Amino acid sequence: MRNGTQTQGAAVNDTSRTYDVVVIGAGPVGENVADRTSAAGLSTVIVEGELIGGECSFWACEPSKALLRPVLARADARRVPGLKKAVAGPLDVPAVLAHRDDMVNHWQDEDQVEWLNSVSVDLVRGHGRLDGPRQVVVTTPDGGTVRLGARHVVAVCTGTGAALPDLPRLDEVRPWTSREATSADAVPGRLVVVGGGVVAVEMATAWRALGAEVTMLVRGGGLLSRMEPFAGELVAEGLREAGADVRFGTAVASVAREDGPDGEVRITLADGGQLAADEILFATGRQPRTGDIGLETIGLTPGDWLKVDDTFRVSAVEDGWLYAVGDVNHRALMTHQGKYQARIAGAVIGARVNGRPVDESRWGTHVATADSEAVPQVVFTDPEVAAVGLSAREAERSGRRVKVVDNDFGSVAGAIQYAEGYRGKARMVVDLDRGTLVGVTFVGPGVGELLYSATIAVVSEVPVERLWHAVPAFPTISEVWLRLMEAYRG
Ligand SMILES: Cc1cc2nc3c(=O)[nH]c(=O)nc-3n(C[C@H](O)[C@H](O)[C@H](O)COP(=O)(O)OP(=O)(O)OC[C@H]3O[C@@H](n4cnc5c(N)ncnc54)[C@H](O)[C@@H]3O)c2cc1C
Ligand SMILES: NC(=O)c1ccc[n+]([C@@H]2O[C@H](COP(=O)([O-])OP(=O)(O)OC[C@H]3O[C@@H](n4cnc5c(N)ncnc54)[C@H](O)[C@@H]3O)[C@@H](O)[C@H]2O)c1
Repeated sequence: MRNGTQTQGAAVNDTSRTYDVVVIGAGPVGENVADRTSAAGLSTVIVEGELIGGECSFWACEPSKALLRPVLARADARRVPGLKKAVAGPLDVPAVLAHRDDMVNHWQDEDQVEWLNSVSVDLVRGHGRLDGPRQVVVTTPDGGTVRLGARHVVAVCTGTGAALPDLPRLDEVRPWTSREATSADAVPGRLVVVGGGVVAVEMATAWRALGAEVTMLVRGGGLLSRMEPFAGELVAEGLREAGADVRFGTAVASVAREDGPDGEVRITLADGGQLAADEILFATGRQPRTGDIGLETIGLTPGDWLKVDDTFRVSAVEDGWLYAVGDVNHRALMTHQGKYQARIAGAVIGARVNGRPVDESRWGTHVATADSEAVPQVVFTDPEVAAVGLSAREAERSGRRVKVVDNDFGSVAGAIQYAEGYRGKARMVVDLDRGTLVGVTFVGPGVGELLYSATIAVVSEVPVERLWHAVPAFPTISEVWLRLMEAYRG
């Protein structure tokens, strides 16, 4: 796995300093909280133990999408008459990996350090820990200590790490987590992927297309279980067509590299079955990076997710000085949603400290209403999945009276133009009492770019009847909206 070289340039290493706001963790979320509090006129320092830009920039979103873009572009091109022959060959693996390396700036973060300087946020490199209320102690890379006092707020933005199952001697197998799956510099001959969530399906898609024999071991009965069932079904179909072996209802009982560290991985399944691989990726979810941040010094439990109110204050802490933003609060583990939270947290911290009114009304300036009503997500597989809001099951469970409208939109003119034999499925979930959309899902090639239209419809609570007047251009895939509306109106 690639590690980054840390830029030391802008680091401040005084032994003791006081700021209005101390942010722990400079992933996309911490960076944005710090930017906003600094813009609100509050002196702000950010603490980072690895690379400025966090998991997303170096071992998650950016490298994974850099690996997937050539895969999806080739898959699309193979469905376009006149192009098929030109793209029939294998991917240029060294070029794809080099592109990925460029996209993560070769695991260097000097650009982000420059940006922090440009927005007047100080940086302290090292591992930050709370040390009682409003106090953070940083252990710096040289073994020194920097004590940071917060006049007003400490914001914990420490994100998550991979959660591994409790299997005996797992570390001896050197399993891949999302970090290795996004930064590996060689294609394994045989890759076993454990899990059926977003990381599993995206990384299975990428490494299969790059040449690995991929076997997915999924303990449940389908993929992407939090989404509409047809999303996982179509993605499983796509993976199988690409040559992956997707197995459901399968649990791993043990793993070992019996022939030493460079030997193959032998995997024993709960039903006694065996298989061998060169690498095994555990894409089995995330855990909060709160195990070693001093939570015990303020009466909280290390290793817990940090529960917050809708303005990101940690509910269990008195006096409202502790905020938790991004993955670590477990509300919506996605970069765009974390950055939305950061914009809101920065604004509400600024308002509270500067004595300005706080707007906590639904969809108000200082409340992250979208976290519970309209989280958008694109899964970059072939086909893509794009979803926002509630699934039909979630909407029904919430007690709403809903109408579920489905459409197989492979026959809309834009889809036919986009790809020969286009397969796509869409669902919209309508709240019948309010006459508005509460959830939309599209599955099909290229649907990621449709998602913002659905997000606007859900967030704006546009009456569905008004959408009849929102005319999709001909011939685009957006005509799926017309089909959904026709089906809804009957
Ligand atoms: C493989 C993969 C692909 C993904 N793809 C997407 C995608 O396409 N789109 C999307 O929206 N989301 C995606 N995600 C999710 C996305 O990566 C996270 O939601 C996002 O990174 C969360 O940002 P964050 O700032 O909260 O945390 P992180 O990005 O995890 O950043 C936290 C930072 O805090 C630092 N830190 C932690 N503890 C300390 C400490 N004690 N002291 C100092 N520093 C500390 C860490 O070093 C890190 O830099 C993906 C995730 C994975 C695993
Ligand atoms: N494109 C994107 O937006 C994108 C891409 C990747 C990740 N992410 C985000 O990152 C987060 C983490 O993704 P993830 O895929 O790691 O987690 P996940 O929670 O989505 O999926 C975890 C999978 O592992 C399985 N699992 C858990 N424990 C297991 C065990 N012990 N044995 C076998 N299987 C087990 C679960 O059943 C599930 O299928 C998600 O919340 C996702 O939203 C987003």
